Amino acid sequence: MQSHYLPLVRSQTPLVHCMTNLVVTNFSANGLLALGASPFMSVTPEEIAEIQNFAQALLINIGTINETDAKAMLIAGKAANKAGVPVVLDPVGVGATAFRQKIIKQLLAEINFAVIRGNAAEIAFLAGINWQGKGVDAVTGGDAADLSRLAKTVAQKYRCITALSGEIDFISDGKNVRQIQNGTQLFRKVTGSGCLLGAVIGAFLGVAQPADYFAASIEACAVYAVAGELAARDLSRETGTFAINFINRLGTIDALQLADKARISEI
Ligand SMILES: Nc1ncnc2c1ncn2[C@@H]1O[C@H](COP(=O)(O)OP(=O)(O)OP(=O)(O)O)[C@@H](O)[C@H]1O
Ligand SMILES: Cc1ncsc1CCO
Ligand SMILES: [Mg+2]
Repeated sequence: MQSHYLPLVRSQTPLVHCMTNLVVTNFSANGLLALGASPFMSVTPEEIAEIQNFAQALLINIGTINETDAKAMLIAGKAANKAGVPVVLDPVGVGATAFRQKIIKQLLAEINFAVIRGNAAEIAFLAGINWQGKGVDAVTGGDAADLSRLAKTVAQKYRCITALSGEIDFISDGKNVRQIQNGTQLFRKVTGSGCLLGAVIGAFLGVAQPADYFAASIEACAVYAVAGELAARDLSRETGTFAINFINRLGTIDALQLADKARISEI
């Protein structure tokens, strides 16, 4: 594929305001910095509305959610909508507990999300389908047609782009679906692989026009999965090395590598 948004991320350094979970905050900030974006990690109620005046994107991730953070996320999301800042939702483990379900329902009712990114279990839950999920990790299963339909259903239901990640990523705008057949199994052994992807999608939206959010999301997922594939070369079970290699690859991946490696098709 052609890189269109990756060079813009590197030249414009979009500020991505991440309201994310305690597990992945540092990894996400380092991943954004490596890519060329600018992270701002804050859940502080006193400042989260103000940040929308200068942020290029907002990420809302419910991985370690509590009542206080949920209130702050509602305020930030509404302020972002008002300011025209694109908002990405990562509904981490939404099917796992009643509390998460309550929070997600409120967030989806009061905020317009540009992109919802989740694994198959999370997107299936939002589609209203009972899928195998356990805690915050997806359990694999389902054929490509099923997963593609899930992504499309959620995109239609919430009038947004959906990015369903896994062995194959499915990105939908509610009409079209693209599948990306890149990545590595090692991603599953690094916590926050999905969470950082949500932040990276935010960086790509931050340099795109709203009409191009589908294209920007596809490129974000492709850059991410190809960087992972390159990072995994010559590794089998060295998951710590992979995490470091991956951060390095986010910084060095270029247009040629993307054109050479990305396997993107319509489904
Ligand atoms: N089996 C696999 N083979 C290739 N790539 C994979 C595989 N599983 C996940 N990925 C890639 O890993 C990245 C993260 O997606 P994943 O679905 O693992 O997120 P997640 O389950 O939300 O992770 P987390 O909750 O730990 O942050 C995506 O780029 C995806 O393409
Ligand atoms: C492991 C874990 N637990 C809550 S959030 C999180 C990070 C991956 O989503
Ligand atoms: Mg996740």
